Amino acid sequence: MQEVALPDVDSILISAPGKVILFGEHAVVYGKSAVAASLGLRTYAWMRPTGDQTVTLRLPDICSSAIQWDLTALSDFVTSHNVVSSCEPTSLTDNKEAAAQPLLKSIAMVPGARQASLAFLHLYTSLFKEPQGIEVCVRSALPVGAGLGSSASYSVCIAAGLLALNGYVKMPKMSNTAYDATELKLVNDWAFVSEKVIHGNPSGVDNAVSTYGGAMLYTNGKMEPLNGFKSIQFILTDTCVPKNTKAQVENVRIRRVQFGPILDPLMDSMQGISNTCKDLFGALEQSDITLSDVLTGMEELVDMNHCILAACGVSHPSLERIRQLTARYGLRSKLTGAGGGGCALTLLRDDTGVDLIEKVKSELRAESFRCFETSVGCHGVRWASLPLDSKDWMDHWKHFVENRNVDWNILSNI
Ligand SMILES: Nc1ncnc2c1ncn2[C@@H]1O[C@H](COP(=O)(O)OP(=O)(O)O)[C@@H](O)[C@H]1O
Ligand SMILES: C[C@@](O)(CCOP(=O)(O)O)CC(=O)O
Ligand SMILES: [Mg+2]
Repeated sequence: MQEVALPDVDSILISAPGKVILFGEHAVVYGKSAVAASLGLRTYAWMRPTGDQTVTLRLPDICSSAIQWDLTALSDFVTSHNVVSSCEPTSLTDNKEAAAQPLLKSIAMVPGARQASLAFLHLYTSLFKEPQGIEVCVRSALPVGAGLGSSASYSVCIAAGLLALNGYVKMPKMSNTAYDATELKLVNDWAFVSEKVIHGNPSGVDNAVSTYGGAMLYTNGKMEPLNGFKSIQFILTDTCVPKNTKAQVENVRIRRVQFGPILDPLMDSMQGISNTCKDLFGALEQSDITLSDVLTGMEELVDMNHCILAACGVSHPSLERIRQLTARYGLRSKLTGAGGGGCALTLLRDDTGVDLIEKVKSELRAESFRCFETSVGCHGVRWASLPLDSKDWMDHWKHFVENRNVDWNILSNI
């Protein structure tokens, strides 16, 4: 096999944020607008060329043993499927997916691992000119499959790392994290390709937020910054009921086929909600209204958006329970992300006291829900090569992989 030199790097660390959708999930799949922002909770990936004959993928969040392929099997796969390596984003075809089945046998029974490794394999075989031995480990501070965009942040991490390993995007050192617009677009486009493998028919909002960070109104690939978002505070609560975005998106598709004249106006209504939200933020920026006015408007939008999503068939008794429980304290909640389980967001008012917030959270926890403390509007994807003498970094990384929620300042810089 012809040897192709990889960039002279020891290893690369990549990170990408999760997201919260305030309004417009599912409708955004049909070209309507969604209001979304990045979260302080991130996914991290570490990659290194090994020079040996194996590709090793470690996904400790979802799979306890490492997934491994030898280069001969990967070369046969690449050759038999005429895969031409290029940085031009290309979707996984049905033929290539079928041909990949033997490579996925060992993890077929692990929920989520099949899609995650298929997405990785597709990007790896598309971007590497010749299969090369590499080792990859992905670990997330986000709950996986809970509506906070873990699949998008996973996709952004593997896209950025594999592009960087192949020299398609520059590899900054830790201290310099400036990426140009072309590089970010390439990462976002490949992350979308990966999201398609995981979700089937994603809108692109999650990978866009994870790539670019901040808060935005997202419509069919168009991103408009929404500065007002950062002044909104909420509680994020995981019902801990597992959900699968692909299945929820498919359920809405089927319902839309069955009840088009009913579902289409619901999608239009969600567009109206996102438009109204944008107008409220706009008026706030012009100082035409106060934050309190914005929140009064938002409370109604949260309620209406949730009920429309419920009519689309993507609520769950546990999400309704969170709405009920928080309503007792005058707070409004809605599902966020794909629904059917996963997370709810509860809007807080500017005058909601700390004591009340703590009381609500402790009631939620008493019902075995999990509440997250995090910030919104954080930076998007970052990648950088680690110093060659990276023993310290490796120690930190291993610690993070083992302890997941460890508060590690060095990691938070990337
Ligand atoms: N940290 C991770 N490691 C491996 N795979 C991941 C990770 N995070 C997400 N995924 C992939 O994404 C899937 C969850 O995606 P999805 O159903 O869209 O939920 P979410 O709301 O978290 O994006 C997982 O089953 C897995 O295939
Ligand atoms: C339901 C949807 O609007 C968001 C899904 O987000 P998540 O995978 O549940 O985090 C789908 C999409 O926009 O691709
Ligand atoms: Mg997802």
